Amino acid sequence: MHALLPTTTALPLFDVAASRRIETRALARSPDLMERAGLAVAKLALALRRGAGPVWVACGPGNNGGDGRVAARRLAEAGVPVHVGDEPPTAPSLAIDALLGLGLNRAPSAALQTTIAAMQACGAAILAVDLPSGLLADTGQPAGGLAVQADHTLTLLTLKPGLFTGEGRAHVGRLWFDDLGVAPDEAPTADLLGPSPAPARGATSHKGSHGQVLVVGGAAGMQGAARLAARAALACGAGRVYVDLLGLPAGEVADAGRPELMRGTLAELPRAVGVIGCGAGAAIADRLPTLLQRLPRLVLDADALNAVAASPALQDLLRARPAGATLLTPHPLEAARLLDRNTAAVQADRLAAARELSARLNCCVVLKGSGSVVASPAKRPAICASGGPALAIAGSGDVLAGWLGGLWAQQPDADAHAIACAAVDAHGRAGEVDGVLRAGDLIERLAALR
Ligand SMILES: NC(=O)C1=CN([C@@H]2O[C@H](COP(=O)(O)OP(=O)(O)OC[C@H]3O[C@@H](n4cnc5c(N)ncnc54)[C@H](OP(=O)(O)O)[C@@H]3O)[C@@H](O)[C@H]2O)[C@@H](O)CC1
Ligand SMILES: Nc1ncnc2c1ncn2[C@@H]1O[C@H](COP(=O)(O)OP(=O)(O)O)[C@@H](O)[C@H]1O
Repeated sequence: MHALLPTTTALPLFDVAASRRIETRALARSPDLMERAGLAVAKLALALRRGAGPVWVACGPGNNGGDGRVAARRLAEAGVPVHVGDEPPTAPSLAIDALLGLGLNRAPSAALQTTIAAMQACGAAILAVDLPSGLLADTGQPAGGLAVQADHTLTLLTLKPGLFTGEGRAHVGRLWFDDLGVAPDEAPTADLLGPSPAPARGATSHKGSHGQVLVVGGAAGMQGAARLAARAALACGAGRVYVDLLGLPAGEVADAGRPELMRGTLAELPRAVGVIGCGAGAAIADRLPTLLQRLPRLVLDADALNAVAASPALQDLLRARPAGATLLTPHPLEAARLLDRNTAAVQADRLAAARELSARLNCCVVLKGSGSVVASPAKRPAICASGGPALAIAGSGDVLAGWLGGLWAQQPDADAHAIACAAVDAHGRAGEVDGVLRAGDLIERLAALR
């Protein structure tokens, strides 16, 4: 058993169906899995309980409850006062939520809702067994809107996607993992992203070795977005970074605060990585056909995505591009426009939405938000475990778009999916601070962690 985040490597994720298959095969080999699960819960409970009061174990009707009952027995054997029941004891030293795990299949019943509310109000920290009760393991959504908000979650046997995306991170608290001694014996449903090494910079390399980025965006009044993207591409290590600012006469400087940045256009830079759409406004729609047909590698963000959503012709041009050559970075509302549905429908199953969009448009898709999802046609999707609310600020998406472009410029042989996985994880890690960041500071943190 160990604390899971931050991860030092990529890790496999398994949805409910895969977890059940792994569990069934493991049970045939070693029928004592529930004993191991309950023992792991008891050990963690011993470390987490505060004070001399009883440990409250709330057990549900299935095997999740079974894990809880084994844990209760083990704790009692260790001399700890234990209370098993639906109502709290006086002054509990810890509450163990063993109500519902993988078997959750509908909104928690009224009786379970009452127990969940009592747990939430009992004054002790909550340790959830496998999953916070009420949280759907595949999507990270509370079934029927209600799920335990745990302080700790000990997930068992497999890591599930819903612990990391959607509302998952708001419910799991600190995440612990025990594989119960079982090595997964099938391919994962998705990967949890780990850190990637920064692109190598050879001792004799020069700026021409590290590629070019062309940022197209920045309509009148929105130049900051394009400049943030350009600054991020520069900080990432791209050899040369140019901006085509739609709202600024050609003779004016690209960015008075960053003299390294240059003005440039598609005509002059046919091999650059395009970062298109940051602060671009509606005018980008007219530019997109040429950009989509000419630039070999493209990152589309913000207004470029809105233009694509509104135009079947642009969607056809996207589909016609080679596999691995285009990266889309929608937040949930932009994804909803591209999929012609509402944001809630996207958020209800983020993995499925990202996969569907990538398949429809033949692109790599980064569906942003807590637990960003990276999906590409014919590839296993990935979920980002890094990041947090300090990133919920204007401009952090522009920084991501620029970082993606900067990374891709330096790694011309990498496909969009590999670039997305590396950049999204780095962006999240740089955003892990208490309080809030400003987008400019985020760029500096990305550069420092590079
Ligand atoms: N087997 C082993 O050795 C191992 C097992 N492990 C553990 O088993 C857990 C999975 O156990 P599980 O399959 O029994 O499912 P579980 O989450 O207990 O729920 C099923 C029960 O809940 C009920 N129910 C569902 N939704 C409901 C709702 N909204 N409101 C009310 N009731 C609801 C459902 O009722 P039904 O739909 O049948 O009417 C059924 O009775 C897994 O998460 C892990 O903790 C691991 O430690 C590995 C070793
Ligand atoms: N609570 C959060 N947890 C993790 N990442 C977040 C959170 N809020 C925002 N982010 C990240 O911050 C970025 C915001 O992007 P976006 O919404 O496009 O902002 P903007 O358009 O202002 O630049 C995305 O990469 C998103 O994943």
